[in-house]
Amino acid sequence: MSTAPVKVAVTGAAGQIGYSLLFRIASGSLFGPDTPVELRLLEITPALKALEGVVMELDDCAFPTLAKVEIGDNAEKVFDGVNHALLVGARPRGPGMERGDLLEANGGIFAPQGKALNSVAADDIRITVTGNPANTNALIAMSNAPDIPQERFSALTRLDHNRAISQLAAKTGAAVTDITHMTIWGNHSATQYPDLFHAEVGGRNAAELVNDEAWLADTYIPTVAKRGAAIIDARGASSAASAASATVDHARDWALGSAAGDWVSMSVRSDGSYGVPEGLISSFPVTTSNGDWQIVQGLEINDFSRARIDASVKELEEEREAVRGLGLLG
Ligand SMILES: NC(=O)C1=CN([C@@H]2O[C@H](COP(=O)(O)OP(=O)(O)OC[C@H]3O[C@@H](n4cnc5c(N)ncnc54)[C@H](O)[C@@H]3O)[C@@H](O)[C@H]2O)C=CC1
Ligand SMILES: O=C([O-])CC(=O)C(=O)O
Repeated sequence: MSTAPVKVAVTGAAGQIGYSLLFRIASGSLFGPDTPVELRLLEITPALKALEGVVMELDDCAFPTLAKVEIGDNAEKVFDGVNHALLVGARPRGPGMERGDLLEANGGIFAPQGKALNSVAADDIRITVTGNPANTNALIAMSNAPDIPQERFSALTRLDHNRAISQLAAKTGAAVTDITHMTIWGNHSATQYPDLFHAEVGGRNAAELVNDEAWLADTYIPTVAKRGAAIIDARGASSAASAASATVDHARDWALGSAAGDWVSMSVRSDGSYGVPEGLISSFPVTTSNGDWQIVQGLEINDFSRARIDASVKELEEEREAVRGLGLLG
């Protein structure tokens, strides 16, 4: 096995997502079977005992790729020298809530964590925010970390991307592996826009193949965008294993590169592409290689897509104003 372990911080490690995510990372799903990982797990003080139990279970798996585990409730200690930070720790929503309703409860977590990463993380740090509302929490962390390049911050829309692929596969009878060029635009919220005008099924344009704008507008988009709420309704708790799996997909593709000839959806800092105001953390089609991402350029945006992208971006602007009002932007 190669070299020094990659140091991966996970916050909210004793929570639901953590219980799935830690075992995926430790078993090599993130960096492969030849790269050892060191887990740095952050929790609030009352959850540390539960986290000790999770660490006992990690030990009991005897994972060959797990070099070391450290836990704690002090962000500056836990984040010291980390290469990747997966910021999961935040309150989940309950039935009848929108993710934006969590801004006040959760936004306050991400300013101090951004500051701590700014002080002690490794120079090559890459940050993924899963805790909701993920895009605006990433914006808060980024704005409190002035020494970390802004392109190192991201928020998770890969779960939405995977849901969009799965729903399209079900509609067309294709395998998920036949579906490429899927894009989620905008916010990880009910306004997100899964775009079939550039997606392909077995190399054919998905919107043309489906050829049913009413299904697209009234069934497909709401099913994908409201899938989180459907899971809360069915399970009594928000999605956890699928969120952990998407977090692994996102961080793995960022670190190791996205598949040749395809792209993935990631929420990253806008450079103004596709009319999304510069500085917002919004979901785009991106390709990744060597730990960098690039927004795919030159896609034609029709009127149907434009209206939906604009609505989701407007919500991101409103969230930015709300957290500015709460004094959370550095
Ligand atoms: N972006 C996405 O696609 C998804 C995001 N989520 C979000 O992920 C977050 C976590 O979800 P679950 O694991 O189900 O929740 P959970 O409630 O089971 O776990 C959250 C954990 O975070 C911890 N925590 C709270 N404040 C913390 C802090 N300041 N530092 C470190 N840890 C802290 C809590 O003690 C708890 O153990 C929620 O905000 C949820 O809405 C969930 C699914 C998908
Ligand atoms: O819906 C929620 O609150 C949890 C979440 O973000 C998702 O499942 O997409």
